Amino acid sequence: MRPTWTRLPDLASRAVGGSVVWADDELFAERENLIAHAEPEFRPRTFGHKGQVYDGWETRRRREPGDDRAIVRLGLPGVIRGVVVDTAFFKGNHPPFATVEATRATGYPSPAELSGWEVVVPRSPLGGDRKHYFDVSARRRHTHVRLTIHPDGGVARLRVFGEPVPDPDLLVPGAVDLAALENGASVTGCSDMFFGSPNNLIAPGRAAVMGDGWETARRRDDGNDWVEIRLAAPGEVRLAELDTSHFKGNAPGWAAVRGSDARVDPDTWFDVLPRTRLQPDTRHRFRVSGREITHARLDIYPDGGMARLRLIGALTPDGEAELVRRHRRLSD
Ligand SMILES: NC(=O)NC(NC(N)=O)C(=O)[O-]
Repeated sequence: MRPTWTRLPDLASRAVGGSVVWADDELFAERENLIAHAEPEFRPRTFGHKGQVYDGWETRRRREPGDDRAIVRLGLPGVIRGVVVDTAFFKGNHPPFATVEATRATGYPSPAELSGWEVVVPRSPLGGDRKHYFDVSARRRHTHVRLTIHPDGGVARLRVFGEPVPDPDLLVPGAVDLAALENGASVTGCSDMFFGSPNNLIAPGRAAVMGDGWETARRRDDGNDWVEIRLAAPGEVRLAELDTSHFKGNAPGWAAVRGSDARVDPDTWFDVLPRTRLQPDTRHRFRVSGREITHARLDIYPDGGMARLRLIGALTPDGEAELVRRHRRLSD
């Protein structure tokens, strides 16, 4: 019988925005497979450059003491109720033991900056080619989990079931995305669109792959890339979302958002979000307290790609009236 907590959402799944942000080794099979939504598959006698292809995370055979580790940032931070370590198809190369730890971080730390790990599944024996169900009795919200395999081997999936606990600071009541294409915003200029159109930045929904985002060529000068957006209508931004999902080796190092009010002076730009460090493959959300703006400019430093930019806020009464007038004028 599967434990009842398997009916809860998988907080780690890629389907809800989880990311395997780090692993000490992934020679045989890529760490990203650990949180794939689909059940693992196997095709026998499929050999790539490094060996048999597995649908999981697989490290090389250790020739020195130590253990292998992977860190997952939960797509939905929350209270963990149970963990599944699935060694599907790993037989003869599964790890004999695993430990799972969890921690809670604020902001967007790099994997090396994470600390305060607590054991949620103590070192436990694993068998090959099977699902292992571990009850977890956590009493607080976690944002990251760390899987340690003792000493090495392959794990097909890590599923982290629990109850999501959102950060209320990131919930903006009654707000709209002032920068969304579907709300009438548009791109008015950009420095470069070599690999991907800036229209993608403000497209509906989440990006499914890297190609769904805006991406510039590698810069070989001292400048930086940027995009300018005319908002759907004048408004005050309360939350800026800068989503680098899928950009792992080519996310910008930093970004800034500036705003201008073309009704007053189109050439005066002020900070909405000052220059801020970014992480790869991360949906960053920052509370900002905005002035009224009609245009926004995203600067990325120095170059790279971004999946989405969302500028969530409130239309001004003027902004609302402008949208109504435009709709009427163009619907008659
Ligand atoms: N036949 C294997 O699976 N061998 C090795 N693994 C891969 N992926 O080839 C190994 O040593 O664990």
